[in-house]
Amino acid sequence: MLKGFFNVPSPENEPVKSYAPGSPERAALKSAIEEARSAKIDIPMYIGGEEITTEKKLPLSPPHDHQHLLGHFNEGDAGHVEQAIDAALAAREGWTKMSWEHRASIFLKAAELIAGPYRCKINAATMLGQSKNAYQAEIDSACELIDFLRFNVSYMAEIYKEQPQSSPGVWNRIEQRPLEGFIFALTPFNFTAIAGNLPSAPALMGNTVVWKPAYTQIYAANVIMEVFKKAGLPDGVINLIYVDGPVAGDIIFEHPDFAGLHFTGSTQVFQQLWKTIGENIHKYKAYPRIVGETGGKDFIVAHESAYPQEVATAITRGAFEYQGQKCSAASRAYIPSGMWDEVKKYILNDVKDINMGGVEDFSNFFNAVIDEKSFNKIAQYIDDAKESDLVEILVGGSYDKSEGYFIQPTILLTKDPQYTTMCEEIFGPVITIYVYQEEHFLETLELIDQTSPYALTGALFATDRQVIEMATNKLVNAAGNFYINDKPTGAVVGQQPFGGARGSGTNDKAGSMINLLRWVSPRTIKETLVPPTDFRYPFMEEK
Ligand SMILES: NC(=O)c1ccc[n+]([C@@H]2O[C@H](COP(=O)([O-])OP(=O)(O)OC[C@H]3O[C@@H](n4cnc5c(N)ncnc54)[C@H](O)[C@@H]3O)[C@@H](O)[C@H]2O)c1
Ligand SMILES: N[C@@H](CCC=O)C(=O)O
Repeated sequence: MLKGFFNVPSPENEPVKSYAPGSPERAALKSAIEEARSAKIDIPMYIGGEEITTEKKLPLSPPHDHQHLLGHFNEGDAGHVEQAIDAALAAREGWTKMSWEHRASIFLKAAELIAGPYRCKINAATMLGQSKNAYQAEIDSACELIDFLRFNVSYMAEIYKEQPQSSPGVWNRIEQRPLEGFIFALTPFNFTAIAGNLPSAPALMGNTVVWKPAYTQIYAANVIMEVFKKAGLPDGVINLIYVDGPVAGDIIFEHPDFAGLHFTGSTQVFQQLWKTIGENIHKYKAYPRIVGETGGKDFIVAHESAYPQEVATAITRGAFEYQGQKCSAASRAYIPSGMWDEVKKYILNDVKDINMGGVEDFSNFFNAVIDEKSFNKIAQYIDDAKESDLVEILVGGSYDKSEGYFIQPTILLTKDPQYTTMCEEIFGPVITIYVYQEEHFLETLELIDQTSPYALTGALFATDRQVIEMATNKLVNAAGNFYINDKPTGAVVGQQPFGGARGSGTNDKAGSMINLLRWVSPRTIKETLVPPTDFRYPFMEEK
């Protein structure tokens, strides 16, 4: 039991290591990659205290080298979903009773383990399993995950500190209860940090969790679980299962103790899940919390007062880092006619210097897309563009899946601002550019606002302050994360709380107090110190 008002360590963003030639971290990472490539691991599910293996062993391979076997994971079935729910419910009582500082300590320790002894292992797993280069893995699986863990502990303490006023003779208190039931964390392939945050944020607030990652992220998810266990997370608090999404959903969304969904993934899947939850609403003990961060059609708009080279660099980085597979990736750009020739010169120059290949070769900026399904979908958008009179392929446009799922960084130029690739999320290295007449800047802002159902990220490039003010106001609902003279990707925990609105999600800002508040149900306690003993009001006269 708590015997003091404890202050938690003040969080700071984890410094990004450079992995520059000759650095010790580069040598350590290279040897972790080598070790992981040859280990051939057999990855179990984790339910309660058990490591579960099954007859169904599915292969894991690097997307950039799909013939190489990293190992297998053990796929589960409906029975494992039931077991994971039972384990989460069984662990609930012990976990909710544990004092918050001990919960905090476990996740602070997890952060330290990732910052130190597990850094290379989790980065190597992310690089190989999700085809991220060393820098992209470092900012994700090391730094962002560490930041989520440390900052969330500090936000939790702030939430607990927030207490109501008390009038004389009364003591009012607010107690932040975990939700009554279990949480379902459903995580995407593209960020190891998100995979770690979605189960750990509700767990930190005292909940127990069933966690199902994307199959294409299991290789690094296994390292996250290893870290949580090593940090002392009690059995059953987070249960990690590898089950087909709909199989898990069919059981979880029917369960009376289902208390919340923490989802990141595509808009289409989220809407389907919300609908199912809505249809089952009468079956639950309480209204489940639904938190979902989903797709984007993120924009860059340049005003004629912007610097062309800054715009070009934002396009190259924003569209092509991690092969455009960030929900925040720039995938449509609006460039004023007077600036286009110069911007074009710079981006063509940039793209020709982008090396593509495996993550093991540190000269590659660009690696493979996640899997064959994604490869085929992106290739189809490119093929359609090749057939269309409305689009010109400015650069890229070729692809090859013989060794890995490689798609060249591709820039499309369209004369139709409503062309498909200006509106739909592609989730790959394809950006479409529309050149507008520079006197039509205002109309272009309206176009940007109305072109897609999403509102995740967007970037404005301008130097004219009045224009910056006007455009920031005009685009108020077009993006949950709005950047001025910066690319629309790379939000940092504690600095740019992340999430979008409209079709892009519930905007509960991952890695913020707003998000953590969704995983508690406050109870107000009023204690009267000396209760009244007479029901009559003081103004009443005796009869
Ligand atoms: N807004 C954000 O913060 C953010 C961050 C990262 C990714 N994303 C989005 O995620 C998407 C890419 O990730 P993805 O391809 O892994 O997403 P996805 O929607 O295909 O999958 C997300 C998770 O849902 C599961 N799933 C899929 N169908 C399901 C079903 N019918 N029932 C239950 N579970 C199901 C998947 O197995 C996975 O674990 C993109 O749309 C991207 O924009 C958004
Ligand atoms: N938070 C990340 C995006 C996460 C989605 O994929 C960024 O800001 O680039």
